Amino acid sequence: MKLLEGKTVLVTGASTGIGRAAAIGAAQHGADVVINYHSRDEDAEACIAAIEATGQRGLAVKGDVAEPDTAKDFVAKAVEAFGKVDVMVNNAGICPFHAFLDMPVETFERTMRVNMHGAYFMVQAAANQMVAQGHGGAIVAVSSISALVGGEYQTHYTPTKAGVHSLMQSTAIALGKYKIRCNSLLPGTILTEINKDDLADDAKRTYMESRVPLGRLGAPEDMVGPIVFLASDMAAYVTGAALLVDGGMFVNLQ
Ligand SMILES: NC(=O)C1=CN([C@@H]2O[C@H](COP(=O)(O)OP(=O)(O)OC[C@H]3O[C@@H](n4cnc5c(N)ncnc54)[C@H](OP(=O)(O)O)[C@@H]3O)[C@@H](O)[C@H]2O)C=CC1
Ligand SMILES: C[C@H](O)[C@@H]1OC(=O)[C@H](O)[C@@H]1O
Repeated sequence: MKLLEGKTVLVTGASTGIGRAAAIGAAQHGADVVINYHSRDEDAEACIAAIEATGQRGLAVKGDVAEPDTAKDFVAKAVEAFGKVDVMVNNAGICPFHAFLDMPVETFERTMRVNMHGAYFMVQAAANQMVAQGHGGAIVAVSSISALVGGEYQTHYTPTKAGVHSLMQSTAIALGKYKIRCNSLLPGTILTEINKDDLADDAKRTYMESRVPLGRLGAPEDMVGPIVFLASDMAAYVTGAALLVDGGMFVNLQ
């Protein structure tokens, strides 16, 4: 069953990882897909090729989500190409691991701007377009298990993930009257570019794997079903919710 037939889906940060998997997964479910990315031109082109291989239309728009105008440009180009915006998956994010006591101001500020400001402006731009269209929509923000728990080298990152989750709760209220649903996905530890260096340390990777009752770290493809569900009409009465998809890591105290 195709859950996103006829919809236009926008995904930020879709040159690699979770965003890429979500974009291709949305196309497999019948959506035309517009992706944002920041630097990896070849990977973005490959993502569009994979979208088009499903028979759907795809478009890549390069831009830094930390800049407020990027969101307006992304939404405008999507409307120009495919006529409307039905779903926004706000996914772009960075996590430059660093200790707390000597956190460089630039690292802190860049992480806030990309993850938090970027989400705010993307969600706002998509919502304005959905309100103008008048037939509702769905926003899925990729938050994290890190919205709920901390990380020694993530003191600049975890607050952005809690912030993105909180943004979905408030926009669910602000946008409910327009039939726009807002939900967050909380992935556990998923093997992508964002943690390639961190998990290159065998001891750390083995420890992280041991925390997961299902016995393995996640793959980007593990996020597709939950994102497609939240984006689809199957979730018509789901808003302001958070879906934790972590193989059971969060509940594994002992
Ligand atoms: N992997 C994990 O364990 C978890 C990840 N997450 C979240 O998932 C999301 C995706 O991360 P993941 O797939 O793991 O990592 P990746 O590094 O594989 O993907 C990150 C994506 O974001 C894009 N991006 C980064 N900075 C910007 C920017 N300034 N403007 C636009 N796009 C940007 C990258 O584009 P490009 O490479 O072209 O610059 C890339 O497409 C993030 O929000 C992350 O916080 C949440 C929980 C767990
Ligand atoms: C990048 C990390 O490995 C990853 O990011 C998250 O949000 C998860 O909590 C993991 O720490």
